[in-house]
Amino acid sequence: MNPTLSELEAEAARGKAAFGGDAHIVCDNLVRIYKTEGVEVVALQGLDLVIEEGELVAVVGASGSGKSTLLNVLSGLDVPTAGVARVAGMDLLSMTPKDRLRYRRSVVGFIWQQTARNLLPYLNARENVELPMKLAGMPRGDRGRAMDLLELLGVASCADRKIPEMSGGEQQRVAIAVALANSPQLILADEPTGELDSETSEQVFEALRTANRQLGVTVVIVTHDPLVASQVDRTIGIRDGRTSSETLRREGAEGEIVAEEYAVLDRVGRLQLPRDFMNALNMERRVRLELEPDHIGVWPAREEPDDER
Ligand SMILES: Nc1ncnc2c1ncn2[C@@H]1O[C@H](COP(=O)(O)OP(=O)(O)OP(=O)(O)O)[C@@H](O)[C@H]1O
Repeated sequence: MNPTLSELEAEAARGKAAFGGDAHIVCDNLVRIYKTEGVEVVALQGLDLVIEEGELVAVVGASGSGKSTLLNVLSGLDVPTAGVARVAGMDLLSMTPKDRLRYRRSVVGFIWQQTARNLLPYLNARENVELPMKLAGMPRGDRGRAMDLLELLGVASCADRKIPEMSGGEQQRVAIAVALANSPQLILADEPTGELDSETSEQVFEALRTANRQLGVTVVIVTHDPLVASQVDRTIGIRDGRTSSETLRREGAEGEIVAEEYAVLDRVGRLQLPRDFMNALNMERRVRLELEPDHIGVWPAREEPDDER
């Protein structure tokens, strides 16, 4: 017997509730359309993403693929056009302005690429870290955490220095301490090492790893930096506003690091073939699929000259 409409609706609702479950970050069919002067740009086109609590994840992708848009949504700065975006059980689409403010002050911490955007130059490092605590109404006596954080991240010696008196790498590590000030559950970093040389980048990245390991905070880093991408457990590739690939790293039997790249399969069975694979075999518009016992074969379509006429 065919299912009734209400049975189909109930089934669809069950499927929706199941996606991502109670993961720390869940994006389900996320869409963000920008409208400027009558022109629409679809920056996120049905992006699915699940990140568990305590993960350290890198997000990579070509310029314009939607990485910053995703980070802006997750930080509560921007509201998506449609879909689901949930962090720590909070719904980022339906939040009230008051909840959004609370979310931005105490659930999520943000680190920008431009060091100047993260810190106030006329305050010293300790005062910079204390500022978000003050804004959140924390009593002065409880602000000792500022020094603890600077110590944890290896920049205690900068505590009394004003921002221009520090190196770029030190500034970014202080910025991580500022982002951690109110004990957020999630840290988002947009190209945090974009302006730094590789040695300094390594120190900043190590500081993010320390925050992740010692404080258990979930960390999402948007980056072009291959150094960062090679040191996290999971790298998520974004293409044309969708998650397209994932690289998982694990330790092999001999202690070596094994990286395996996967294409992301969405719930309706769509996946994005890597562009270079498609180019290598001249694949466009359609491909032929064949189901084998343990894999699916993908072939370029046969030449059918009459077909296009
Ligand atoms: N405020 C905006 N108004 C209009 N279009 C925008 C806006 N912000 C982003 N876009 C467009 O959305 C798309 C995704 O941009 P986004 O900045 O998220 O990409 P990205 O992957 O972070 O790129 P990059 O690595 O260069 O920072 C681009 O086509 C961009 O031009």
